[in-house]
Amino acid sequence: MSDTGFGLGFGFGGVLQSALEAFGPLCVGIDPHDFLLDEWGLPSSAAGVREFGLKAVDAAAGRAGIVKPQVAFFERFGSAGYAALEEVLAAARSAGLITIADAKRGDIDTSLAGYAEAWLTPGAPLEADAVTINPFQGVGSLASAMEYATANGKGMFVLAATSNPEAARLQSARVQQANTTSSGSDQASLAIPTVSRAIIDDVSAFNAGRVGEGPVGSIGVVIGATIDFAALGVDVHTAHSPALPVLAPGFGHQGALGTDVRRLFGSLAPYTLVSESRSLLQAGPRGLATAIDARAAELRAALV
Ligand SMILES: O=c1ccn([C@@H]2O[C@H](COP(=O)(O)O)[C@@H](O)[C@H]2O)c(=O)[nH]1
Repeated sequence: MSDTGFGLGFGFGGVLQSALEAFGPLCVGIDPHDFLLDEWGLPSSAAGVREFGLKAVDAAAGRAGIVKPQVAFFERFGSAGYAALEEVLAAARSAGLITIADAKRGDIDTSLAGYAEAWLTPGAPLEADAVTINPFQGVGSLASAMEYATANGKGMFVLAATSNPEAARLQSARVQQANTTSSGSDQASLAIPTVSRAIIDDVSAFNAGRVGEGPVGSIGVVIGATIDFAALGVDVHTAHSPALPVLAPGFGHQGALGTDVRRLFGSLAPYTLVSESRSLLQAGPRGLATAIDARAAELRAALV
């Protein structure tokens, strides 16, 4: 179970709900790009990403509820980078922050189980509260990992409609099966969902099928704030039960405005995490806490 201090009821969904109530939707990305390490006066090395991550955690603690370390920037330094990431995750969790490891793992179910064990086992070296997951091998391949996550009070965010423009061609494609059945040969009444929509529906169905799930699901989706919602078939009018957590990158550096979160995400907005990395981190080690305070307040105001 999570030791974030946000309460243990209803697993990760419950923890997330408490954090959102306490701090609002800001999720502080910890992305030690080389240009940022340079601006922060740190070396491009495992020691540099470690110090960067720990300073980011210090700045976020008590100001935001959630941090999202980008695993790629630690992984490039091999085992020393992973050791740095372990320290950053542990420091964040001890500071009461919810940790989302942005690792984008995906594989056949038996191998994915290994990733779930690595990131979502209480007491594991890389323990996080949630991990990002790539469903390219089918949402069905995620079933055991989703069960593992929820059994451990953990969460997952499944890529559904990503913020990068190159993704739309694939993610707006239509899947073969219809979400609704037609009577007789009336093909026109078939509602063929997009890939994005099908992933969102499958994740939502998993949450709905879990006995004892609270008002907020423990498995969420990634929906970029920069996407064309209509082209990708992402419905922001219908509410999900339980509520569907959304991790939303694309704010800040990628162009979307946090103040637009309600307009963009509609019914999903109350459980949408506004993820920003570069736009906050460029404030530097001395300015980061102030930047987080300001953005967190701005987002809370936007959701009133
Ligand atoms: O669709 C996606 C999924 C993940 N990301 C990640 O979020 C951050 C965004 O960083 P910014 O500096 O705020 O642009 C980064 O770690 C990405 O890998 C995403 O951008 N889009």
